Amino acid sequence: MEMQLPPHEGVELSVVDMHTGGEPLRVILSGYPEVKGDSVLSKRRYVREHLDHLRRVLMYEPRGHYDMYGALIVDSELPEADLGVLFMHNEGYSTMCGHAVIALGRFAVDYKLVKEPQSPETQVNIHCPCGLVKAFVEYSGGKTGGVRFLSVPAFAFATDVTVTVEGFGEVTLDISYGGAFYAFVNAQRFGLDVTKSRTRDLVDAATAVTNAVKSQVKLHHPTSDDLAFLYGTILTDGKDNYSSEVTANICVFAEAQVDRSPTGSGVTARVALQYHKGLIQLNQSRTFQSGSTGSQFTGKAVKETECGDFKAVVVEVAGRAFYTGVSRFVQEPDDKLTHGFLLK
Ligand SMILES: O=C(O)[C@H]1NCC[C@@H]1O
Repeated sequence: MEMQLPPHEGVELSVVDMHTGGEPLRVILSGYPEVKGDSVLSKRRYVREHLDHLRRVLMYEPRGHYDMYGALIVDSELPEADLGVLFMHNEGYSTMCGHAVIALGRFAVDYKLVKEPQSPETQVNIHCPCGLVKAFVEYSGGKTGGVRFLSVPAFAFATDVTVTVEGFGEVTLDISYGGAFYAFVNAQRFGLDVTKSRTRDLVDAATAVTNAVKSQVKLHHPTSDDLAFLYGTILTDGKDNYSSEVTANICVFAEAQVDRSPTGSGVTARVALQYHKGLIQLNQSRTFQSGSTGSQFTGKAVKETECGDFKAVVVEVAGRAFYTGVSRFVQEPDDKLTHGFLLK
């Protein structure tokens, strides 16, 4: 039987669904009106102010779920960019997303957003709100595979910061930037284990930390105020000294949303932090494992650089994304739940 859309009014929103290490990525193919703005960052402001109802339609139930993640491809103002992208989640729009870059690298080659793919790797320049991220997509025999990307400059923002966390008292943590700011704490501080504890307990502890940092620490970013906010908290297994052993973490971001992947921007920020503390050297690759699914990315610092007054590093993160399907979404005018809802 031919796939036909049910009767509906208004626009159809079509998407390609992917996942990277278990973390969903809903890539929007069509249905969005023009996103206005003369830069990717101003387009991010525009969708937040004018098109947020579409984020809720695509991310929330009944079409999505609490932990859904999306990408809207937009034009970039940078001549070297192959595409610009806005990221969306359960609370709004992030500035960087590594798992999405890994998926979008494949998508860009498969959907011909770049001309003439090269073997063994095709470079795809993706302009994220945090800046230009260079992705390198394995390509052979007409098929795309794993993706590695080079981050925007990543830096340790503050180490050994003590905040008062509701329910836990004083907690000492680090804050690092990998295209987005994260607080890092060893899960042991809360009597938890990132791979074994109940997800709900990890989420509660991480969320309490996020709330504490947001209210007690002022962040700033050298290039834009739009980037100066805490995106989430990453609980780790504390294995930050270089070793060939796998190290696990779990990222709780946006509105208590749980990353199923090891978190590309989080790995970037964590590697920058480890480098800043002298725990790893350039080109020492480590394997980072998601506490939620066990999926893995590799990460290494490849070059020293600066970001304003911060000493920074360029970090390379690698992983693999997969397609899960395509959907065409519609809205019926008499459906009271059509605009989306979330269960907390
Ligand atoms: O991989 C990442 O960087 C993202 N995954 C969800 C939260 C982060 O944006």
